Amino acid sequence: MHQIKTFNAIAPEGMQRLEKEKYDINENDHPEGIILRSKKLQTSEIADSVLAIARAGTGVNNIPVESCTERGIVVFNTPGANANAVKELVLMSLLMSVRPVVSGINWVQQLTGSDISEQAEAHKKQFAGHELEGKKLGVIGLGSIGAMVANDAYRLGMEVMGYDPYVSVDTAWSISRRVQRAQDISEIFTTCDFITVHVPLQEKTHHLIGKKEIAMMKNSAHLLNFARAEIVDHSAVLEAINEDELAGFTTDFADENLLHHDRITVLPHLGASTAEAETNSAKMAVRTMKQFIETGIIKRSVNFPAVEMAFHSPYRITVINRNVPNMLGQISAIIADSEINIDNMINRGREDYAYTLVDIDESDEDKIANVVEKLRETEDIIRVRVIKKEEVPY
Ligand SMILES: NC(=O)c1ccc[n+]([C@@H]2O[C@H](COP(=O)([O-])OP(=O)(O)OC[C@H]3O[C@@H](n4cnc5c(N)ncnc54)[C@H](O)[C@@H]3O)[C@@H](O)[C@H]2O)c1
Ligand SMILES: O=C(O)CC[C@@H](O)C(=O)O
Repeated sequence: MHQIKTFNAIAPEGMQRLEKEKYDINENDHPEGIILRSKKLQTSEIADSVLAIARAGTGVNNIPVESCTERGIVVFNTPGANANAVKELVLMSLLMSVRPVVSGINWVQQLTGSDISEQAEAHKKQFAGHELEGKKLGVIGLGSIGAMVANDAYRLGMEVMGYDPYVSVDTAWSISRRVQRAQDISEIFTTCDFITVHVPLQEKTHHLIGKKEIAMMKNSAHLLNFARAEIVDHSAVLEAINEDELAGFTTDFADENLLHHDRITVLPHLGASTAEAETNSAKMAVRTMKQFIETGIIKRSVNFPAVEMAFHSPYRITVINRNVPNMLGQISAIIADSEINIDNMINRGREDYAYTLVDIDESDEDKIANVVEKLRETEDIIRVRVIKKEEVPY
């Protein structure tokens, strides 16, 4: 039986793909795979049994990716699976930033008497707002979410400018040619009425928007953050709003310092909280994890290369090693010296690490165990696994 541990609520539509006959869920603390959402793994011990961690979501800043890589633990995420949910919440927040609908809804609820309709008509002007059409939106980060926000904001009649120096070719193709490209991030800060940020939290994006950047913005600008709390310096935002140097801030990340301010909207990390996004993310995370456990295939990993090979032999050996010269030579020599025939082999490197799948025409488990022992003793080899071909191949 394969052991899987989960943290947070992972949608059942995904979890039910792990067949009861093959998978135990949360049965012990020595899992092969961990599937999680926002649980912070930095403060938990990750057992040596763990081969892979799948984030049902995009951001992997809650996983110690670097130490996982060093230990040969493959980390997966589910790119794009929840992007539409976040996009819709961003569009709703943009609309809410110009139309005081929540205040209007709350106000009408407390009306009394038989002339509510007349009272509403008489006093509605206090809830008048503005329109998004014709205003300029700046989108920082044109990945799965940013690209969708940019395209749909354009369809709402906004002028849109995007900034992403690392945009992928696929995403670039999906962005309307009417979305202007900023050459420098300061073009966004100085010219936009609304600015929304959709970049991953990394060392270089920590406080990407701070005092200096806010000072460049129009006093009438509204800033939105649905990426990660740490990307925006909250104390700089508060100061600017209190000094009327920024009109408003919407964030998906709760912070006690931001509460009870009429120009700040704080949401409880709801970006990906739709049934559809949770299902999509769980299904993708489970599919990737299951495929890795059962075949060694890596797809959508954030720390190891994508490696795929049809599995037709009785056994497959998988090797994670440091990406140094002659590793492939050593791996094949050890297997050949044990008089095992290699059916098929694939190797891919990614930065300092590499991953190899070797399909062998051998079923003698003692012989295979002997090879695995030799591989494990080899310098620069981090992890070796043997997988027996199951009935239903991918
Ligand atoms: N609020 C939520 O519930 C929620 C849900 C999903 C994702 N997120 C957050 O949003 C982030 C983006 O999600 P995504 O699915 O669009 O990811 P993505 O990987 O598809 O896109 C991220 C984009 O940011 C760009 N980028 C990286 N550094 C940049 C920089 N310094 N300046 C400009 N662009 C930069 C990348 O090139 C990429 O195109 C995630 O990393 C996650 O932290 C939040
Ligand atoms: O799991 C969630 O609810 C949030 C996920 C989101 O922050 C992400 O990075 O994909």
